[in-house]
Amino acid sequence: MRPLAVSLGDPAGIGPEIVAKSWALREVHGLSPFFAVGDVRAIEAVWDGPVVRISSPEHVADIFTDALPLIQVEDAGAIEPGAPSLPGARCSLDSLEMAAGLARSGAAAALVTGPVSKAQLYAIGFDHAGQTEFVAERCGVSPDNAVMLLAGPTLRTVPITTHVALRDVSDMLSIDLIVAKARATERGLTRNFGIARPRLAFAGFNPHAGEAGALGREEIELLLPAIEILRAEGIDVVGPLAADTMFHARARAGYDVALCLYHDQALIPLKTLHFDEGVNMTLGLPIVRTSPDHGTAFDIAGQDRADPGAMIAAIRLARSAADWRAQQA
Ligand SMILES: NC(=O)C1=CN([C@@H]2O[C@H](COP(=O)(O)OP(=O)(O)OC[C@H]3O[C@@H](n4cnc5c(N)ncnc54)[C@H](O)[C@@H]3O)[C@@H](O)[C@H]2O)C=CC1
Ligand SMILES: NCC(=O)COP(=O)(O)O
Repeated sequence: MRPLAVSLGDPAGIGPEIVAKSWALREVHGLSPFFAVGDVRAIEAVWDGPVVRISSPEHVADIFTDALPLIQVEDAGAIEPGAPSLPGARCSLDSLEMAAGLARSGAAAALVTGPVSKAQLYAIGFDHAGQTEFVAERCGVSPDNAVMLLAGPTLRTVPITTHVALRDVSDMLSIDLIVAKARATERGLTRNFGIARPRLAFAGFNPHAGEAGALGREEIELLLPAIEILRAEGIDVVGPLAADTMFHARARAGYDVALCLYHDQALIPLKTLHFDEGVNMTLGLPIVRTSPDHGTAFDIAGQDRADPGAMIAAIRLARSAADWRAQQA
């Protein structure tokens, strides 16, 4: 079985700690073999368990039972948990690049990414909105066809726009973008979760889904035409639904994924319900990519307080998605 590649994320964040804790809990959670990609010193700063440096994913099988295998990425500079630095940001980007390359080449079965700091990455010239768009570009997929999916035990959501200022969202939305994201979402749920005919539900953009145009026209001018196109293709889609009443338990039972128009509309319900087990997955890629839903948590780094639940969920989902894909191949 090919192992999963797990980038450590920012060396000053909680990524190294939650990757190490995931390895320590590998038997409890039945985790299949994985290896870390990053600077070993970031793990040593927060954990005293066994780490073995490897030069290739081929060596993971021999080591995983007894130690956390790691491919070293040099030059994170001085590492102090909780104190991000520009060399650390470069190391997080190099780790992401290497882990993504190993997944793309097939040497790793999937890519799991540790949390990075967008502010730090932007400061070193990173010109993608986030890891989602970076990995999509490396895979030759346009950002419009790569979908950020947030997944928890009782809810999946998609933000159609991701890391953009709220005031720019309405101008960025178009029928083409909404249709492209919905198509990729539908295909992605089948390919990665084995859902034969996914049920999609669109959130409205405005209060009360626009109140028939009295409170905004995005529903009438963008969402309804997009829904018509999607239905004509045979996709099971409802909406636009009033966003304030579509996330309670009874409403959630009516769909497999909520398509939301902007970041917080999708991430607030997901993180409220499933912060410690939420996974961020990129749909529409030739490779499987997952990540914990949370960020670098610099405020608690190095204090042994980080909960590895979302990283464990990301590792488990990466494996199950890779398995679904293999079954469908
Ligand atoms: N997957 C990724 O790469 C993500 C990266 N980020 C980045 O993370 C940085 C910090 O973002 P914030 O908004 O502060 O969110 P955050 O998720 O890092 O932290 C929010 C709060 O939750 C706590 N927290 C987060 N994860 C935790 C865990 N596993 N166990 C216990 N407590 C935890 C933190 O201590 C903090 O109080 C930003 O630069 C952002 O770009 C944010 C989300 C996802
Ligand atoms: N809020 C989600 C997030 O920040 C993760 O984004 P990405 O870096 O995985 O694109």
